[in-house]
Amino acid sequence: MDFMFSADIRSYKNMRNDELREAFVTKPLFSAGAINLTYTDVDRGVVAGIMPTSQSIVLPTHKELAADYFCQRREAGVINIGGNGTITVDGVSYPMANKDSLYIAKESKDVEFFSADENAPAKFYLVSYPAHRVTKTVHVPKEAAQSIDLGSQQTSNERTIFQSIRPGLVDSCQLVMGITELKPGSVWNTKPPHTHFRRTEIYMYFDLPVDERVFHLMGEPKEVRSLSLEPEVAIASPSWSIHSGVGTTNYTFIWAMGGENQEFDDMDHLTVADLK
Ligand SMILES: O=C[C@H](O)[C@@H](O)CC(=O)C(=O)O
Ligand SMILES: [Zn+2]
Repeated sequence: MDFMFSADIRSYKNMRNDELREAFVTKPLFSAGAINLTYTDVDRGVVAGIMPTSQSIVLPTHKELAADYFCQRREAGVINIGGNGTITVDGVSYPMANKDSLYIAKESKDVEFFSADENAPAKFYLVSYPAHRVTKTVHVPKEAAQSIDLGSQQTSNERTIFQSIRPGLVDSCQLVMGITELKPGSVWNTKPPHTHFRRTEIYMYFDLPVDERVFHLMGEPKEVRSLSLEPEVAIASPSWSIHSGVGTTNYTFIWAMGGENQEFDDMDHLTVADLK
């Protein structure tokens, strides 16, 4: 497991891009046959890319968690961005098609990831936060997510948000998670931007060619910084930071939030004109 120590609201303003990346951006998440975990001190989130091929992959614990098993005091959300796969949780098997979600409840002991076809492997993206009560593990197929259409072609931000792990669909402790897909020709996410002091958030951009980029915007609205992100890395956003971006093509991303409330619409709204 990698450990990512974030920068604070004062320090980030004086940091170079490579230093900002070290504080907020993970290494590439997916490698064949492996699980790559990163722990961030931003709300104690853990993100992982899990890419089983011919062999399954078990979700391990880690000495820094001081837990008998990963979910002893944690919940996790998983979204598959690859080929068909399966996740088993304490002997129960959940089929995971592309863009299906699985919420894994606190105290789930044995979690194992499988690809249906090693030549078209599943790619499981996982985000976990500490959890304080035991709820139910729930599979949410992409079609069952609550979808919201936002933006327009004229303003290059036409996109659909799929909320799969959210109150009403899944009873989680902190985690709220889903997918945003941009329409061809649209390149702006989270436009207009916002902050939400009650929650932090993690973005992971994917479904864009390897030589295209998303210029992710972070920081206080009055001191915005940009980082050029390649597909399939995750970036943590502290509560004081905007999290928005513009791509050199359209793309898809997974967002996940942890914090002290789960109200998606509890945002401090900004306009593009507020950004400096
Ligand atoms: O707090 C909510 C999150 O930042 C995202 O869901 C926003 C988003 O996907 C978008 O507007 O494109
Ligand atoms: Zn947000």
